Amino acid sequence: MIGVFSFLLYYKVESKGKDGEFMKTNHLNVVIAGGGSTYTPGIVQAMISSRERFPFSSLTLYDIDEARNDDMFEIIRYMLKKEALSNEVDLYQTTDAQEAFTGADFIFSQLRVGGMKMRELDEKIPMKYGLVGQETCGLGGFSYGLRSIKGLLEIVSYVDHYASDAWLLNYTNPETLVSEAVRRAFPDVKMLNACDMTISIEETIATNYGYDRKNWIPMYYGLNHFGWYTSIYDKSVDRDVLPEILERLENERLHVADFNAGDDTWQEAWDMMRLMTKNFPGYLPNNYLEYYLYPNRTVEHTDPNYTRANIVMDGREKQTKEMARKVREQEKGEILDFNFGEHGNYIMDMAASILNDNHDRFMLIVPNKGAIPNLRDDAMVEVPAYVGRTGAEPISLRFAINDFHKGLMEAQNAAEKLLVDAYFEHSYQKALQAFTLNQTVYSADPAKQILDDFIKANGDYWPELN
Ligand SMILES: NC(=O)c1ccc[n+]([C@@H]2O[C@H](COP(=O)([O-])OP(=O)(O)OC[C@H]3O[C@@H](n4cnc5c(N)ncnc54)[C@H](O)[C@@H]3O)[C@@H](O)[C@H]2O)c1
Ligand SMILES: O=P(O)(O)OC[C@H]1O[C@H](O[C@H]2[C@H](O)[C@@H](O)[C@@H](O)O[C@@H]2CO)[C@H](O)[C@@H](O)[C@@H]1O
Ligand SMILES: [Mn+2]
Repeated sequence: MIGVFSFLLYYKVESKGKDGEFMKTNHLNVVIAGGGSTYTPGIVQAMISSRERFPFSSLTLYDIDEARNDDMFEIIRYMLKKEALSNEVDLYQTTDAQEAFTGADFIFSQLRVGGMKMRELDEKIPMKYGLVGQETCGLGGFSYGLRSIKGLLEIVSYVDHYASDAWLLNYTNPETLVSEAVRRAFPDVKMLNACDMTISIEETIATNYGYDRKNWIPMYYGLNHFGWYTSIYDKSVDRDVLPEILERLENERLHVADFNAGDDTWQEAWDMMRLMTKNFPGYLPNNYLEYYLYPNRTVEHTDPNYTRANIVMDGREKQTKEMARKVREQEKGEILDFNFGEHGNYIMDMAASILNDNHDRFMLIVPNKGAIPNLRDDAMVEVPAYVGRTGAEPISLRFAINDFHKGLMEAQNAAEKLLVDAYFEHSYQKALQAFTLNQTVYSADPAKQILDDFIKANGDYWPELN
């Protein structure tokens, strides 16, 4: 009887998808690309809590690093068992793309091409020349970008080949660069590019100042990790609360929310955000703008021998390995040790919004196409978008952005476009132009030295540049 019931349920809930095929809305097959990522447990936790609105019955971890994937497989198997879901969810791990992607309905993508060891070089090489060294911003972000484009395009080609009706939710960084490359190479792929930073900013502000961000309708524009809030309409009081938030930021320190508790890097980021709102009032900036507006301060405050990559390797990465060890050795007591705040929920909210055609609102990275009226149409911008069965419906701002923001964005966007050109055209000259134009760089001299160092450091991770 139960078998017949689930058979009926399975067929009843289908509805038409992209190519006239029926989109499955039950018994979903989910693949996590970059399965060995430290973010996987947080995402699976959110998936488990979302089973009613996102009924998945298989989960495949796909990674090129078998050992990392196997550690994560053990952790996730333990989590499913703890939640009494071992019989409800089939868990797989594989390094074989065909095996992973065939039959997939949703793919969550979180690669870090080159791993933390390469991130460390992204951060340390620019620092040698007195420039910002950061994961996604500045020249470190460009170095990561050229590695990441290659890795992500590979994933998109697998999806295109083995699961062309599946939805790909990507948060592999650096988001603007990888989404620009995908826009060029696979314009029709069913993909959302999203970053959790705006959610984290909102959550941090809301918990500090006593709001519930679920009541908020934020207005925001920019490039990824490079944007500004212009208003935050709060439905519970029916007004824009951004002016009062900005006033509070002037006088009150913003403390890290519990999901970043004890993380001094994030405390410094919030302090820098307050400096930006003081010097450039009227807008709430994305914290990442500190690297472009105050590169000198970043360099002064960063230990060139112990950067964020070292903090993450000694923290989150060790913690994950420790979890895997404890599971394998069947230790008793509390084994799971992670807290990524809204990260996993954000992804699940998006997936559920597609599946159930909710038209919930998210900040997404999309081709501009008039969303920001006075910016080039083919820029990849981050703006609010409604998400449903047919994907993202970005809003149009219906106002022109100011010259300060526009100037910053245009220069950064041109630099990013040039870097993606360099990737596809194998052009050293375009890469050098991109590096020189990057908003954290004051001279073509260090741009060239750093580019040359990065070519050596990245080896085959990068395309050949001639
Ligand atoms: N957009 C956002 O808001 C957001 C938030 C958090 C993390 N991220 C991004 O998520 C990614 C993962 O971060 P992390 O700190 O967990 O990194 P991580 O190094 O812990 O995990 C990444 C995994 O990707 C795997 N991988 C690398 N290249 C691959 C390839 N070509 N194919 C398949 N797997 C591959 C690695 O083996 C590793 O297991 C990064 O790109 C990070 O920047 C984005
Ligand atoms: O330096 P890392 O690897 O710890 O973080 C870099 C990422 O930072 C942002 O993500 C935050 C996220 O916003 C917050 O909710 C919480 O989960 O911490 C994350 C960092 O650990 C950013 O949006 C990502 O793009 C960065 O990769
Ligand atoms: Mn991000």
